Amino acid sequence: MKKFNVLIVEDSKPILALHKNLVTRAGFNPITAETLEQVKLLEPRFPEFFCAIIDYSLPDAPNGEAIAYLLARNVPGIVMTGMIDDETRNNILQLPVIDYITKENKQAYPYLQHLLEKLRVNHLTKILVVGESQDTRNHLKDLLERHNYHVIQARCGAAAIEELEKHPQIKLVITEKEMANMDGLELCNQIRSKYSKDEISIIGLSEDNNQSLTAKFIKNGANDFLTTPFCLEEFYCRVLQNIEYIENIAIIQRQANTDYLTGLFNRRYFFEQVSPIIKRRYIDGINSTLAMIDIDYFKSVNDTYGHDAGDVVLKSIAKLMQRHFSPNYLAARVGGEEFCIFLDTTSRNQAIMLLDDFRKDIENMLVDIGIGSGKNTITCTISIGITHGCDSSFDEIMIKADELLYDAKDSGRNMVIAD
Ligand SMILES: Nc1nc2c(ncn2[C@@H]2O[C@H](COP(=O)(O)OP(=O)(O)OP(=O)(O)O)[C@@H](O)[C@H]2O)c(=O)[nH]1
Repeated sequence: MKKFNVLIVEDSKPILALHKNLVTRAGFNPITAETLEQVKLLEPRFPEFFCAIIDYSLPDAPNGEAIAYLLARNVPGIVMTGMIDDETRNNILQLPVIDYITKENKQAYPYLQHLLEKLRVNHLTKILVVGESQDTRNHLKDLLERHNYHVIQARCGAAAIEELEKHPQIKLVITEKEMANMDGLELCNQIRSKYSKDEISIIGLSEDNNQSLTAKFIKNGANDFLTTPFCLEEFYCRVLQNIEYIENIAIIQRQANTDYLTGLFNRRYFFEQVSPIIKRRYIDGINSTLAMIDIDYFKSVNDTYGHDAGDVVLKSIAKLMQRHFSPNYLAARVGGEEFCIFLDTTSRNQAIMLLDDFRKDIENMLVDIGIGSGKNTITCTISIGITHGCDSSFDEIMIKADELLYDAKDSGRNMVIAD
């Protein structure tokens, strides 16, 4: 991954060391300056900086002068301060800084690292901003773009629904309540008729500080609500929290669907996905193809080289399977040394060709099991049963493929047999 430079402006050596460490851990390359004078010498390199972490008070810039200097030259800044009074804090927040962090807070350094990690990937996160006022939308866009989010705008509810269809990666919708044809509450309802709270978060916005509005928004499907004008820090915290909720759900779902050892889809996911497709193919009379794969004499790999070596073989086969079949076909580990591939409407002959190529590649693959100084690599083979048709239920298809697989085993292994 490309590394970006982060400028650290800090006069305390221990804090500088700490920042360098966490900037590196967040995947950036740290460049340091201890005074405003040194910052000025770096000016020719400013376009290289992803952002700057700026100490509010420096020996030659005691009142935030370094912040203004860098922001004026388009270097986005995260401000680090000691304990500050409300007036200074508000002055900092008036500036277009990414964030400000008080150093005395124990959470400051984990927070800074998390912020940097997020800033690096936020461009992949799409946020939809909905409202009739172009100025308000632009203001929200500006705030969100300071954190590198990819912002999409819609001027009414209907346009918002269209944008959601166009951009399935939108994780958060921020909507004004007051809109003419479809207000924010109705938009929440419409979004929820298509997308669950685990897929898209919604934050409602309104100038109206009537307390019942929060409950109204939430009852209509929003996750959160903010009264405008809002406190900038609260805005960023809520945006982050709502996006992280969606991301965490996606991680949990991915883990629940994935085989821990090989990274392939697991049996449950394969059954959940394929079973309804087979049902549809049965109703529509369209043929589909499913292959069942089993490693030959796998027990002897475990017995001879150990269980860890067996695991390496499983992972190597899975890797090759992903390369051969993803993303067009659904490949899964459905048992200990058993795999399935659903090739849907692929023709029988095409499926036999694809699976036989795969079988040959496995036969020729040298698996490095990393044992001792002598023989490090071993080879293995697989047997495959393929069933093709449209007149069976999912369970019957699985049984058929299994029977064909065992025909391949009985006929000598390392072969493909189709019905
Ligand atoms: N290393 C490892 N072994 C596993 C795992 N899951 C199942 N196995 C092993 O897979 C082997 C399956 O053996 P058998 O069912 O006897 O089949 P086989 O030795 O492959 O023989 P054939 O299928 O008849 O060619 C057993 O030794 C299991 O312990 C796993 O996650 N890791």
